[in-house]
Amino acid sequence: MRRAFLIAFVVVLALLPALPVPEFWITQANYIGLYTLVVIGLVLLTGIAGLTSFGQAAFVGLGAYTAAYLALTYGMSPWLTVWAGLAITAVVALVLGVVTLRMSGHYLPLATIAWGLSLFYLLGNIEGLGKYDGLLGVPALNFFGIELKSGRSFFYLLWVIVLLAAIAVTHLLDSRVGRAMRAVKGGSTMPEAMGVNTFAVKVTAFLLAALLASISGWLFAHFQRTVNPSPFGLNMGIEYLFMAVVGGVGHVWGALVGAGAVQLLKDQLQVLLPKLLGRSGNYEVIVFGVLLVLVLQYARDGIWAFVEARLPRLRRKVDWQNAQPLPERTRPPHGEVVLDVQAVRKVFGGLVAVNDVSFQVRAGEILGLIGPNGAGKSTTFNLVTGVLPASGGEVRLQGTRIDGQASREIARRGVARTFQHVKMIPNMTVLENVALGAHLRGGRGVASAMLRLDRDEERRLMREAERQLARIGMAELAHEYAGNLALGQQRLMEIARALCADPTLLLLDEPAAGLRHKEKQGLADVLRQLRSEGLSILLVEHDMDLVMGLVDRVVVMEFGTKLIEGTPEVVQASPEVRAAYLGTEH
Ligand SMILES: Nc1ncnc2c1ncn2[C@@H]1O[C@H](COP(=O)(O)OP(=O)(O)OP(=O)(O)O)[C@@H](O)[C@H]1O
Repeated sequence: MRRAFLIAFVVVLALLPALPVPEFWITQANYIGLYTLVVIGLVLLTGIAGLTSFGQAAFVGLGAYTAAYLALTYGMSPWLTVWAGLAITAVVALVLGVVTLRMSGHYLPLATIAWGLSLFYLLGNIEGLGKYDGLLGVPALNFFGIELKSGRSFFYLLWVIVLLAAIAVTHLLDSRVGRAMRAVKGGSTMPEAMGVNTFAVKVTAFLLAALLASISGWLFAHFQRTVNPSPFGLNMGIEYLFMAVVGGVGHVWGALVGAGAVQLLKDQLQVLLPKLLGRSGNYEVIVFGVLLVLVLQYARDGIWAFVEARLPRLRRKVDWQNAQPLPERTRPPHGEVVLDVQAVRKVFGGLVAVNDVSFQVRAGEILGLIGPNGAGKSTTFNLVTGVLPASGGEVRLQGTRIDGQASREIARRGVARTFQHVKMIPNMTVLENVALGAHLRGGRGVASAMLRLDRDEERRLMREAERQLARIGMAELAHEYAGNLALGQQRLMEIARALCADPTLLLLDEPAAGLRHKEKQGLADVLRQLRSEGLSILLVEHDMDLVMGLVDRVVVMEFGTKLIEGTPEVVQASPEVRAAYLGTEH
């Protein structure tokens, strides 16, 4: 049905200029195409990677002005100026991205407004670019001898580019890099723990969005045959974002719907409102403002989400049964020290959350880390995994110091983890969430994903994800959306995701919380099995029955310090532990 929709849409598009449709509608369709290209970039940037930009119009301007200036001044062919525009946009986007993408919260959108405005005024004040009058007389595109002078002839080139961009971005989203991009939206801790360089992923999304805008600008210059700063100002930047939100900022096809809906509405309002109000002016902007608030309040996922909910669900085709298994790490010999934590310390202001704690985890061993709430267990976890920098002490993994290293570097060395509060991508399937864990076991990038040259590797990643899901007894939930799972199942999914990294050391933060009795038993069996395969596990858990029946040794923490370390029997018999921990818990 989805395919039928797409084919029908392409057929209608292909026939439109040949039909006796008035020129006005062809022009409208062309504007919709030009806007869609920019909004597809915004879907990637804002909907997928969670980075809001009001400044996309500036990149359209860069593409348009480069094309116009080079054609008018040097008589350069448009087929060369498009590359020049892309190169200039790439340099500007990289500089802006590196400077602004480290900002979080509201600072990033504010920064995009700032450079959106700056570029607008810059374009409007450069003598050589015709100041606010712009550049006139841009030549029409010439495609293998055919002059694309009319709206109808321009239409085909434009829409082929739009469809190719939509397909390429759809492919990208269904890939290793695409999953990393989706993961970045929920904060950097989880993707970094999977080995994702979140900053590089954000810069990539930013760059791709800017390049799409630049192509739109190049087309725009040759369509309008004139450029001036006004279509590239902040107003238009906001309008692009509005189109993305109305269409459905998380969906590639939402870009098309949003651009179409807003352009058609704008056109109607521009006729209707001056008639109603009896005076001329850009009143549609006010209506857009009100609509934006309403959409954000009542239909945050936009029109496409509404359509999507009524379409049959797209189920991933299982094509990986015969894929080659991924290579595995060589495991350290049984009993070798894998993790060596020496006098590690963490101070938050005046609070010593972890006070010179030392312990070791050996290959093929499960070490339990227990203690009352606030004892410092999660902080210790975050020190080992590089989420927090230690205030003192040393952490070594197989002899190499890892304290002070980035989380993803520690992940690369073979440390995988789960989180006390589940961190996942709710609108992605369980299988795809789990495959994110194998990020470092693949290497295909943006270009191969867009061109679908990554399918071999993708099948191997999916096969591994399915294998790890089966291992924890969740194979039948592979195609369910992760957000639909019960909390206990989400925790198990996190374990499968961590296992997908083929770790040497697995850190589990309260994996049994929210699990039913039978699920806990299943979990214990899986952990025993992993131990027998030579994996080392550090387990923070409040369920004493589970801990005592499973682990080889226990470290008990209280008020940030290590109270005692020993076998479950020794720990259970300790009066100190009873007083400090078990006494308060039971
Ligand atoms: N980012 C932070 N800033 C300030 N204080 C913090 C921070 N993170 C943890 N703490 C404090 O450090 C202490 C240890 O917290 P931690 O979360 O490590 O304990 P825990 O043993 O994991 O507890 P729980 O079992 O409740 O998860 C607590 O007093 C907590 O309030």
